[in-house]
Amino acid sequence: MAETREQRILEFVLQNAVHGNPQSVLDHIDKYCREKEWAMNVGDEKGLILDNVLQETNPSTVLELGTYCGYSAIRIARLLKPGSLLLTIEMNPAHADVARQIIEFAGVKDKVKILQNSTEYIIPKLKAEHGVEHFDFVFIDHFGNRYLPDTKLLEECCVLRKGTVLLADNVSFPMSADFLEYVRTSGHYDCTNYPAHLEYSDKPDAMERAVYRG
Ligand SMILES: O=C(CSCCNC(=O)c1cc(-c2ccc(F)cc2)cc(O)c1O)c1ccc(O)c(O)c1
Ligand SMILES: [Mg+2]
Repeated sequence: MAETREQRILEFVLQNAVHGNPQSVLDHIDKYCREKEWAMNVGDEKGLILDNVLQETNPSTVLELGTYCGYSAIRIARLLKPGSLLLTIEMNPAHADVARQIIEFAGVKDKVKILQNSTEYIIPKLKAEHGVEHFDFVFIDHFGNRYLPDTKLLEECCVLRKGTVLLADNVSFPMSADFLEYVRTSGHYDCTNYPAHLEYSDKPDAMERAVYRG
């Protein structure tokens, strides 16, 4: 039996999902995490909210904060038009390694670049070292206490433009309360809340869309 939960998810995908089929990979991760071991993927219910907000935005450049096993990276990449790019930041090297393998198995690795370090280290380097001008879409799904400082860092590093869509997971948790307060009251964002449930459970959760006004 593989040592970590993330390695067991990878093993289940490699042994059961259809190679090169992103939806099959997503379905098998959801099946494993619903039936065998819970894990902090955005999941199928909130994943549909992510799909809808992403398709309304139709982005070419996407940033994700918090890769974990690559579930939302695959969810995003499968909907991106040709020539688009998703940069996803993951602090945990073991998670990044599992994500790299699952993303490759799903057949979307050409649209995804995993940056393995902390967000506070990478965000200031996005323009100079990763050729970023601006992001059209940012999916925020890392530690809740980093949501607000990293949103302000994205503003300070000028990688947001008028109309950039931020979508944050898990905004029902107290850890992201300062982020919600800021995007809803600073005057720099137009916000929409999407009530949902914590992945693979009936506990309440929510996502927040915050469109940058510049
Ligand atoms: O990737 C990370 C951190 S790991 C993923 C964070 N996500 C969570 O913690 C998370 C947690 C839960 C959850 C856990 C236990 C419960 F009882 C209930 C809920 C649910 C979620 O949907 C989550 O997304 C990262 C990357 C770069 C950085 O710079 C950095 O600071 C961090
Ligand atoms: Mg989450």
